[in-house]
Amino acid sequence: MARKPLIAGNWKMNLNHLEAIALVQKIAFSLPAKYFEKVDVTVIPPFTDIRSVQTLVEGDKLLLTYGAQDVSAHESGAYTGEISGSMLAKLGCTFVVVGHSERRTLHGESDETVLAKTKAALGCGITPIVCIGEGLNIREAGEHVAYNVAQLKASLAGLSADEISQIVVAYEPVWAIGTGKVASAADAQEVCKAVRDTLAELASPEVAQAVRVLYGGSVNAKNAGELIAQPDVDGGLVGGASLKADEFATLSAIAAGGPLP
Ligand SMILES: O=C(CO)COP(=O)(O)O
Repeated sequence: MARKPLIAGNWKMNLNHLEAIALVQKIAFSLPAKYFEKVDVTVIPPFTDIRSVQTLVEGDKLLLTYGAQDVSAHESGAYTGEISGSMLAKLGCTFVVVGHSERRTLHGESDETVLAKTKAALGCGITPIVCIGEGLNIREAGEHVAYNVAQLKASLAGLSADEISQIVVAYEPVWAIGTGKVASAADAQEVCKAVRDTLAELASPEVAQAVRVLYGGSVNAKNAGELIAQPDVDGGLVGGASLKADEFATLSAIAAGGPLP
């Protein structure tokens, strides 16, 4: 089955809601409707921007989608500072990132937490983008494939094949995030293939063929073509380059197979 590429722009803690509107308008202006037949494009702004992005996307009938960077594992209640899946669903979020390495590292999120958040997203009809990735020490020890497979299995433990069919996986080697050190296309393919093989084991070969596996870590308009050309790399989770309208639009056009805007 041909998988439609997905380009997801993780803005991290950048841009207020006014800046968000300006950026989304510029991206949408650069990407006419024909591109969206061949690529799904989504922006993942901070929580405080999402309502403004929703109003713009719905009002102008834009074809790009949007999502959130995190979701609570809980449905509602005394969880100060947290945002629930149903709140995000009400805001029209298509995607939510779960288990980003910055949350795993800076907020101590375990695989169990990531699993609980993945379930919370699925329960609200939002597609979780489940992130995995190894640190430099594991890469240097040559244990990256086993490490990522174990992290993926623990982050999806107990999900049904149907649930697994509704997720996106993002492989983001920690040493490549924000460092300008992109994984080689062969490195990205090696782990993304191992992810797909693991999905086949956990769910079924059919589900594994349908689930999109993204690469993330210093993706830009120059390296995106080679990365996405890999058979098991179905798009990118883009950080820094997603904050520049021209570059993000170009990246999306590359994933759509061109022409460049
Ligand atoms: O963490 C990332 C996306 O989630 C990658 O960030 P950069 O593209 O800035 O390396």
